[in-house]
Amino acid sequence: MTLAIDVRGLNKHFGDKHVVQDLSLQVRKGEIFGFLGPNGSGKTTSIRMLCGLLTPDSGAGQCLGYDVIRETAAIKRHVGYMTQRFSLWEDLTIRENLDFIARMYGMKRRPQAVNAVLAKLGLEERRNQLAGALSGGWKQRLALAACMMHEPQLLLLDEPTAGVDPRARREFWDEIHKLAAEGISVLVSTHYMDEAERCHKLAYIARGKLLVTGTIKQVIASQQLVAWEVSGDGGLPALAEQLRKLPAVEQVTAFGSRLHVIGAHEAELDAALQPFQQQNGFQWEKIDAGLEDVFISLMERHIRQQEAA
Ligand SMILES: Nc1ncnc2c1ncn2[C@@H]1O[C@H](COP(=O)(O)OP(=O)(O)OP(=O)(O)O)[C@@H](O)[C@H]1O
Repeated sequence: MTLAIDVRGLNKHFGDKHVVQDLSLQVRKGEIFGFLGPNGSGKTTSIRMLCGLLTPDSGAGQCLGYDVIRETAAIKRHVGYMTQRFSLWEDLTIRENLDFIARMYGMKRRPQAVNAVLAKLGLEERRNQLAGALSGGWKQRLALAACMMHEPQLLLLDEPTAGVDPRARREFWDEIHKLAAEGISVLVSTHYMDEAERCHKLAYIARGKLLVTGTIKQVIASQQLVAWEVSGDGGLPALAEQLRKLPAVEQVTAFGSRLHVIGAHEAELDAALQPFQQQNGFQWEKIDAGLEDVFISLMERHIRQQEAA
């Protein structure tokens, strides 16, 4: 089995709302697969269908070789799911939290399982600290430990680092990479671009529709965006306002004393920008479009297409 997740045409409605539309997704064993998209685009719903907590209205496929419709109990036994708003018992220590979870799941050889996961996630030294007294990063690590006690081969992590500081997020991701190197597959949703860049592959979903999948290079190349960077000491806000009015310009974003100007068609964009490039006081440089530019462009194009339909 080389695919940890292999689903095709999954659909889910809530009432008359088509929340996930024809989702097809393949995640290889040992791969870290990033799942991105705006709020409410259907990421959590997709994850819940993959781990057997929600039944798709239609579609088929397998998770760890088990059928996503008929073998949900087996999927739950082999998948670790970290929910967006995980809960810990704040007045229990790290070790007590893990032991409590092991009891809830009726695990055999509980002390061994708790000790193993404490060691695996570097929590041994802190095992007697109260969960409520931990920083956001350590709480996140404890939540990861909790969903790994039954030694899952696939982790489904729903925004595991939301609200955690950059250093703790980086350490959390070091941990994810270690697990992937051991053969554990990871599907992780995130809104952070630095995290997206740490994935082997990405998928971007908007309004329930998967718009692109692939490696970062493939995703960026797929949109063929053209990007210019403008820098200058003054006048950038006024320039940005003028540039936004140009039909050839899709996005204008300020980064300190620089603007990124993005378009879809190189010749059109270059021609439209030429008069502005004659003005004094600004330096223009062609740059590569980034992942965030691509995602924003994908989402805006999708919304325009839907509104035109
Ligand atoms: N149980 C439910 N009943 C009705 N509507 C729901 C239910 N769960 C989710 N939805 C709706 O489905 C849509 C997709 O929600 P979902 O939580 O899957 O998105 P998401 O991409 O995970 O968002 P976020 O990034 O904010 O977590 C939203 O419009 C949400 O309000």
